Amino acid sequence: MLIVEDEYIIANDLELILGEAGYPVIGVADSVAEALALMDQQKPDIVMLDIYLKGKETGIDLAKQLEELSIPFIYISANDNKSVLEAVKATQPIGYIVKPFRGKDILTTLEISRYRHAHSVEMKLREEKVLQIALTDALSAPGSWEQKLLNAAMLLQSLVPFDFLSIQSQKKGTSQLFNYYRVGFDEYQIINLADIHQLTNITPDHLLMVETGDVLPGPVRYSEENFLNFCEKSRLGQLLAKNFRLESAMIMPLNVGLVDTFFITFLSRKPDVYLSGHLRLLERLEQPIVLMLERVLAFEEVARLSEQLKRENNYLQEEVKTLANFEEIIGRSQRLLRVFDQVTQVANTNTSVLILGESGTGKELIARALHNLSSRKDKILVKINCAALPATLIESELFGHEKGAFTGAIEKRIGKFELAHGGTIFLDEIGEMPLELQAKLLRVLQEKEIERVGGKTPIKTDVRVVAATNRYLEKEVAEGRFRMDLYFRLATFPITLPSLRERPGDIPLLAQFFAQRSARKLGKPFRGISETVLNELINYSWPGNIRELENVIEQAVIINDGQSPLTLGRPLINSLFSTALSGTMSQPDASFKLGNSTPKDLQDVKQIQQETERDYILAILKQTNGRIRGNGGAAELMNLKPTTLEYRMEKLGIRKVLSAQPPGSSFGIN
Ligand SMILES: Nc1ncnc2c1ncn2[C@@H]1O[C@H](COP(=O)(O)OP(=O)(O)OP(=O)(O)O)[C@@H](O)[C@H]1O
Repeated sequence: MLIVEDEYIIANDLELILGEAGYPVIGVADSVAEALALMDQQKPDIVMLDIYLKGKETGIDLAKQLEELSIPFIYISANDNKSVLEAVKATQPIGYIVKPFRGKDILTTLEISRYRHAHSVEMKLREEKVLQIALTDALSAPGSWEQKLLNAAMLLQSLVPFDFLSIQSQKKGTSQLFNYYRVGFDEYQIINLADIHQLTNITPDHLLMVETGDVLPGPVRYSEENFLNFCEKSRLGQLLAKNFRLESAMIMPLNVGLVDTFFITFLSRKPDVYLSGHLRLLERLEQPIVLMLERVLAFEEVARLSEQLKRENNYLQEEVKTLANFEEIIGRSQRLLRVFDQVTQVANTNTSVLILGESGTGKELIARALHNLSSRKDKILVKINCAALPATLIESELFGHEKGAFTGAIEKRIGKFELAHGGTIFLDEIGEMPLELQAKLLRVLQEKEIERVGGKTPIKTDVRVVAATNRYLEKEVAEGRFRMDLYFRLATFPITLPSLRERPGDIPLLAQFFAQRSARKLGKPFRGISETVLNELINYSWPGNIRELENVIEQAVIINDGQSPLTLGRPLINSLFSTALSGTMSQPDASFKLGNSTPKDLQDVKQIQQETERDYILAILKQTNGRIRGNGGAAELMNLKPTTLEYRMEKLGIRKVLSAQPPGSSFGIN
């Protein structure tokens, strides 16, 4: 026992009473300084102390230090002033004896206080165990981190009081901040970072409680001058202190695994509320909380990865991944070899690439080759066709959306950019992208982060962009339909694919390749392609480029009997298939019917379509000698049901003209 009492007689009495009852007394001090000096020599189990002592410092000052050292103490005092008693209570003594006392009073109080103290330590340990279990349940429950952390904070409130709680999570340089303001006994208001940003104009990066990269050795508390220093360092601390009248803080750092750090900052309106007992409690809770967070984060990571795998798998099922290395890109023309050189040159960089070329020239194939030759080849290549989606959906398709971002957004959905993280995104038909979205895409390319529709925090992405178009983008820019800044950003490295008519030398190779592939697929023998057919293929102008050649050959293989060389299913008539859309790259000599004039409106386009279709059907009918049905009939050659063909003929005014001369019949137009 240590006695701290400045009245000699009382101190002496106490020493006698305690000594006789078998409590060894290590010393008697009449001031705080002397008590500290005695404690330096030997640590007492219990201190009995008076409030007013010799010197300036009081028993209450000493009590604070005893609390730090975890030494229990009992006051002996005659003081009954209300404010002094309040201050005494706040120091959490294990007992209080009123002067004058009898020997019996001392011994009974001592006995009961010691028993209750020992018991309360045990209780506390039990309480902490229960708290740990409750925290595990709260953190591993399903739901958002915002809610989970709030539930955990509510559990801590009874042991570590706070008026404001700020939790900052850091992972590889990115930070997230959750703020909770206590507004009622069990009621908290979530203070959104975006709201603070809007009110104060301070960017979220500057609104962190603890600077990124700061290392704290363990729980730290700040009060008085210390708190002011802390606020000076932390913009958010300063802001909260001022607006919520906060006066003290305690931060608990948690290093979870190798990459995650959490800083839990408790803030209170009372100046001296955080005691060393709180620090010790947080120290004891640190390990169990870290272990449990590790587990929760690991589960989340597994769930995230399996979700990613599921998404990739779905995607791959839609998009059967071709290997598309150069071996599969057929052609030996100089123009194509130049493209290969460009692809090899740029593949292993992160430069955006713009692939230009008419429809069907193999732009997608080149995009895949680019991806497969880059260091991103083990990650996913995500394709998005900007022309195939309604303008309203492209943004959500590209960047994803948060739940409730718009009508119909029942669930959170990640976009193609997030899906492609680490890989490549192929934006096909980029020329069709709405202007408003072009601005957003440009920002993504510059900032390398995306924002989900309805989302508040940007998400870092590492995606290489390859875009393609069959439009003259320069013309689109000149006419204000495509942003010039985006054009320059995308066109850092343009690759222009030659049209098939610009490399006729490749036609026999391609035809051979497609024919063999189709025959293999259909299980038919392939007897080659005759010279005449090859010449016909070479002389055709291929407005649909390789895709058209692929289709023509596939059709030829279907109708081939497997015994003789390939013949074409339909005659190749130049000029009938010219592209009727302006602004796209197409045959320079594209001539339209309609008196060779350019179509002016949709009506003209329709007319050209009808004339083209009519010519085509008539040509096939001529070839089949007017036969529509059965083997080798026009319907079979055109891969149509005979009734459909008859219906079309009727619509186009093609009717049978009976001829006097057999065989067969000829056709005329109504
Ligand atoms: N050099 C080539 N060798 C073999 N097949 C090719 C070659 N180029 C294109 N193809 C095939 O031609 C078809 C059309 O190619 P692709 O879809 O890549 O063209 P595109 O230019 O992207 O067309 P669009 O502009 O209409 O989207 C595909 O089936 C592709 O496999």
